[in-house]
This record gives sequence, structure tokens and C-alpha cells, in this order.
Amino acid sequence: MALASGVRFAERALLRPWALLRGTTLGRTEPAAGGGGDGARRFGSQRVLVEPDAASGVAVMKLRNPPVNALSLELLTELVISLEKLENDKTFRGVILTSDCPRVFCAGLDLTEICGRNPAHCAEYWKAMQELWLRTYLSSLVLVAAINGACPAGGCIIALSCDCRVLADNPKYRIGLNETLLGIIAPFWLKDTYVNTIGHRASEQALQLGSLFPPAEALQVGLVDQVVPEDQVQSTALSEMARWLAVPDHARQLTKNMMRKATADRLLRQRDADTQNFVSFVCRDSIQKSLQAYLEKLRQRKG
Ligand SMILES: CCCCCCCCCCCCC/C=C/C(=O)SCCNC(=O)CCNC(=O)[C@H](O)C(C)(C)COP(=O)(O)OP(=O)(O)OC[C@H]1O[C@@H](n2cnc3c(N)ncnc32)[C@H](O)[C@@H]1OP(=O)(O)O
Repeated sequence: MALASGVRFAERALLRPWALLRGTTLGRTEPAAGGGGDGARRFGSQRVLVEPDAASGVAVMKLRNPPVNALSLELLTELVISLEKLENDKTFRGVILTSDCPRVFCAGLDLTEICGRNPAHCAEYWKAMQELWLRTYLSSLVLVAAINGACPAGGCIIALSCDCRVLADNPKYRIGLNETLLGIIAPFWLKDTYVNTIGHRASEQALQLGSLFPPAEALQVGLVDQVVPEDQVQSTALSEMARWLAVPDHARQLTKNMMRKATADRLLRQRDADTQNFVSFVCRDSIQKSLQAYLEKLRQRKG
């Protein structure tokens, strides 16, 4: 079949995630609350809850790594595996990605994974980050982010890797790439994703300033597609999903691939170098000090 040979090429180049899996409980299946048939059964892992609806071909994937859905190595691995499972099941055409943690969609990279860790651990962690981005960015499924909480840095990238973003209208739910404020730098593939979404000039400003946009500004700059009252985020995400699923899969998938492949290929061509850059950068004493200070500030700041 002609379908997305480029997507398949990219998928073949991706790591197998199983080796990363440590102490997770993937594959567990349990009846959804009030559910009966197969279409109502949910599955998932400790940190990712998947509620599949076979009738509509849409699954809701909830991040549940309290308190703030920081992207730990385990969460990254479980996300990759859950996504792969849905992609391999031809019943499913779309996924709504949302948070099971109150007030936070995803706090981004788990700073405890790169603070005071050895280079080998940082490298393993970064490879898992690359893997998740590649898989989501090139996913053949329609991905809609239902952003029901704060969405900084890596959380923003999760959202930007989706095809469409719906943000709850709450001034505390800010979204953007604030890396520079932590003294770190967004890698080129993250920058490319930003530019592809909001354009060069807006990215140049927002990346340097580490801007986190409140909902109205996020909508204005094009970081999100809709801002709706908090209690309408899920229903709006479902409506958006219906709009995207009204398009024939093969045409939509090939078009998505055409729009995104060059960006993903840039990372695929230099994954090892990107990992080495990341590791040598975050393992510098000065960067470790800034990250420690930021983490300490977060721990002291309550509310
Ligand atoms: C499926 C598709 C996926 C695609 C994915 C691709 C991924 C590719 C990613 C590539 C990313 C590369 C670059 C990324 C860089 C980063 O992400 S750096 C991290 C930046 N994050 C932040 O700056 C957010 C920091 N946190 C906050 O601002 C707030 O915590 C919050 C999110 C706004 C929530 O506030 P609140 O509800 O008030 O909670 P707090 O009290 O602040 O925090 C609770 C505890 O959680 C700890 N914590 C918070 N954030 C982090 C974190 N990022 N890492 C580790 N720990 C964190 C915080 O210290 C508190 O801890 P305790 O005091 O011990 O309870």
C-alpha cells in the first residue's frame, strides 16, 4: 500500500521501547467505570491510563504521574508503548491526550532525571525523550491535546506534537517553552517544532524570553487552536477529533507526513550527536547548579 512509506521508514528507524521498561505494569486491562463490552474496557499502565472507545475509534489517553506529570523515564516509556499499542490496533484512528492530575497538563522534563545523575543515565533519558517526540510527531493517528492544566516546556512539546490543541481558559494554565529561564536551551528539533507552529519571529522572541503564554495570548500567537471554559475541554476535543476524522485517513496521513517528515528526519540523521550534546551540556557543573537551584525554588514555592 502506498500509505505513508515515509512514516514507515521513520518508524523502522525508531528504538524499540521495551528495553526501557522498568517496573511498569503495562498491558493491564480493566473494565471502565460503568462499562461493559470490549469497547468500554480500559487499559494502560501505572502512569498512563487509556480509555478506548472502539465504536468511535477514539481513545482517551490520560497522563497520571502525580503531582505534576513530570516526564520521568518511566512515564516517557509508558507513553511510547501505549501509543504504539493503539497505532498497531487498526480499530483506532484518533487519540485525545489529556491529564489525570488536577491543574497540570504536564510539567515537562522531570528535573530529578538530570540533576545529580551520571552521563549514562542522562543519555538514556534523552533517548527516551527523542523517541517519544518522534513517535508522536509522526504518528499516523489523529492526536488532539485536551490541555486541562499548566503546560510548560516538555509539556508544551507534547501538545505541539499533536495535530490540534484545545486549552482550558484559566489564567494559571500557561503554555510555552521556558527553557532559557532554567538556564538550559531547547534542542534544535524542539525549536523546529515551535517554528513550524507559530512561525520564526514569534518563536525567536518566545524562545529567548522563555515566554509562558496565558490562554488568550496562546490563542493569539497560534500555540493553541481553541480556548474554551474548563468544563468544555473534553467535549471540544471530541468535536475537533470528529472534524479531523471526517478526512480519509490515507490522504490525511500522507499530508501530515509531507508536512512533518523533514523536521523529524533532521533529528533521525543526528540522534547520537544530539544525545551527546545534551549530556555534555547538562552534566556541566554550571548547568547542574542552575538546575538544582531551580528545583529547590520549586520545592520551596508552594501554591
Ligand atoms: C505523547 C507525546 C509526547 C511528546 C513528548 C516529547 C517530549 C520531548 C521533550 C523534550 C523537552 C526538552 C526540553 C524540555 C525541558 C523541560 O521540560 S525543563 C522543565 C521545565 N518545567 C518547568 O519549568 C515547570 C516547573 N513546574 C512548575 O512551574 C509548577 O510545578 C507547575 C507545573 C506550574 C505546577 O504548579 P503547582 O501545582 O503549584 O505544583 P508545585 O507545588 O510547583 O510542584 C509540586 C511538586 O512537583 C515538583 N515539580 C514540579 N515541576 C517539576 C519538574 N519539572 N521536575 C521535577 N519535579 C517537579 C515540585 O518541586 C514539587 O515537589 P515537592 O515540593 O517535593 O512536592
